[in-house]
Amino acid sequence: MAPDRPFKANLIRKPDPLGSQPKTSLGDCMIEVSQLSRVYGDYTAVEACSFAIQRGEVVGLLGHNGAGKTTIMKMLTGFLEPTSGTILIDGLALNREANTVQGRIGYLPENCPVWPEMTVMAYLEYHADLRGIADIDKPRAIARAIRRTALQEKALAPIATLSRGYRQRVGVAQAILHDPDIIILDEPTNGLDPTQIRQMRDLIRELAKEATVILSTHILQEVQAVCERVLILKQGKLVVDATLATLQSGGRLRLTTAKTAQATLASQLESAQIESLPSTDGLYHYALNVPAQQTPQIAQAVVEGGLGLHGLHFEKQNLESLFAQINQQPQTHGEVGHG
Ligand SMILES: Nc1ncnc2c1ncn2[C@@H]1O[C@H](COP(=O)(O)OP(=O)(O)OP(=O)(O)O)[C@@H](O)[C@H]1O
Repeated sequence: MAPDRPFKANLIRKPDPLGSQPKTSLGDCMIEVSQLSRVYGDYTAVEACSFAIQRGEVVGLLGHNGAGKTTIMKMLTGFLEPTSGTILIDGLALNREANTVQGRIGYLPENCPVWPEMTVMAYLEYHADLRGIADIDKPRAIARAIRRTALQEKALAPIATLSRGYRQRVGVAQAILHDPDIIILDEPTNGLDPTQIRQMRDLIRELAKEATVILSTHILQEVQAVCERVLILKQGKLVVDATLATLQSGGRLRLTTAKTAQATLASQLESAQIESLPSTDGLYHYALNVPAQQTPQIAQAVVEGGLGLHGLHFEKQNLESLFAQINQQPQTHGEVGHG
């Protein structure tokens, strides 16, 4: 079994602290993970996971406790060696170019250690040293991290006096000191109250404007609030890799009309595609099993038939029930649902 790497050793690196790498547009691959596995003793925590994340994406790693999220994040950040599989960051192999690659990643570990006796400023100065940020660049790097995490008022406060929400922000500030291209956040809202959660989500959205972001959570709403795409892990295996839009669509087309549309619909569709729903408001309601491309055709037929079009939309899938369903299903080896 490959050993965990020491925490500090992996933070010392990087000649170019203020990140001169240009942030480019969506569409090129930032992280490519292939057949990634990690075994602890005889327990397989992560098994043959493969996925690719594009530059600028905001991706949620979702799974119940123990699903393997932290293990994957530690491997992505180079803190833990995979048992097998490969990780490419912007085309560079993490195992061969660890220092270069780690210099482009910012990491908020779960329960980020923040030393209570230090002030926020002293803590960030310490991390700037660990990151190898040159003295001349340090004030600018620290000021920027403090500004981005809205910690200005607390910069000189001892960490011991901060709320959990502020401490998490200090953890994020240390993660972005070197202006990384990739920000990896392990359970960033864990233990925060609703206001603090809202503030952390706003902060993540801000960070996502300039970096590729991966966050882990066991709470579906977290993913819905900030992510475009979700990777769902179950017992160490990747069972879903899809955009939220794709997951939420896939419902039926709901049609509401003033007059009965039965005959018009029958002329366009098979009877098995049409379900007439009960009405409580004097209107006619239908659920149609049709692909999205057929929507204009249905709309046109209803309008031309003078049926009074009151509504036409796709039912949204309930992600909560989908997530619950995924976690109940017996697992099929190696199966990934793609969106
Ligand atoms: N160092 C370790 N030694 C042995 N087993 C471990 C170790 N680290 C994690 N595990 C086990 O591997 C599995 C995956 O753990 P991991 O922390 O990656 O899950 P997770 O999805 O992040 O869970 P949580 O949300 O609870 O943090 C768990 O069963 C955990 O007990």
